Amino acid sequence: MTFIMQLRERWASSDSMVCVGLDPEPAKFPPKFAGEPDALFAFCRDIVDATAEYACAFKPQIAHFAARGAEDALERLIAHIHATHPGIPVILDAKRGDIGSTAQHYAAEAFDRFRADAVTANPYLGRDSVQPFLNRADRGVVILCHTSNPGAGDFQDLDVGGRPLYQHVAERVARDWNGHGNCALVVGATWPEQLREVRAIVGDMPLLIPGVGAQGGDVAAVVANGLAADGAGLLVSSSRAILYASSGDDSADAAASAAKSLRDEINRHR
Ligand SMILES: O=c1ccn([C@@H]2O[C@H](COP(=O)(O)O)[C@@H](O)[C@H]2O)c(=O)[nH]1
Repeated sequence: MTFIMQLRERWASSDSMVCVGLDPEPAKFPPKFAGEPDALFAFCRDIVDATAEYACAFKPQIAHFAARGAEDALERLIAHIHATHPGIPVILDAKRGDIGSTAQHYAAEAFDRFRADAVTANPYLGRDSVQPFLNRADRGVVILCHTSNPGAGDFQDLDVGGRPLYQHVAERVARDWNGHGNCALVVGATWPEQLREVRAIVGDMPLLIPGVGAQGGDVAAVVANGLAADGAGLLVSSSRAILYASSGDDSADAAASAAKSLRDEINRHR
């Protein structure tokens, strides 16, 4: 089954468009993980198991593991998700982008080493830099379009031939790069107007929406501007607001409550 098919099934079976972000920061872990040598894996595993019911996808962010030399924990975490929660797709947030000969190794890293169902990619180097990911028809390629950060517009809003650059990205991905039907786009919740423009360009293409929760994006505006015509189409991603909903040893329960609240809030506006 392809990433997009898996995602569509999961949207329906979970009645959720919440993507649980996995950004482990040991300084924020609850006391019970102090001195635990495998804390990164154990913390994330507990969050995954507690929130799976409310998740349409999980999104581990690679830097949070790699910075600590914990790629093996990331590998085991993704294996745990596949084994324990089959049917929930894993999006590796790595924002890869390089010349083709290097990009093919990034594709192998994401899909063969880590066994992610999809990976985030940066379109700045052009199509050949993304091609090794696009070639994997069963896996998803989630391409940065309009990111959530305050400086997103520095380049992404630049006028290029009468339209902002991010709209060219949306158009190019939807019309030219999506031959295998395995593309999705990243649009920040913090930019609702741009989200509306992107949705109008790309039809029902899935959109990964970071920026609710800790970054302050408005859930109602996300749903109003980003929902696809089929009533789905969104992966509303939240990391810190779910992971660190409590700093105590009840953090997994608190994460489940936060994920459930986000799911319910999204669904209220659908
Ligand atoms: O435009 C983007 C693209 C990716 N991200 C990533 O999403 C999460 C957001 O974390 P929160 O704690 O929910 O703010 C993080 O992993 C980013 O690297 C993004 O924020 N914006």
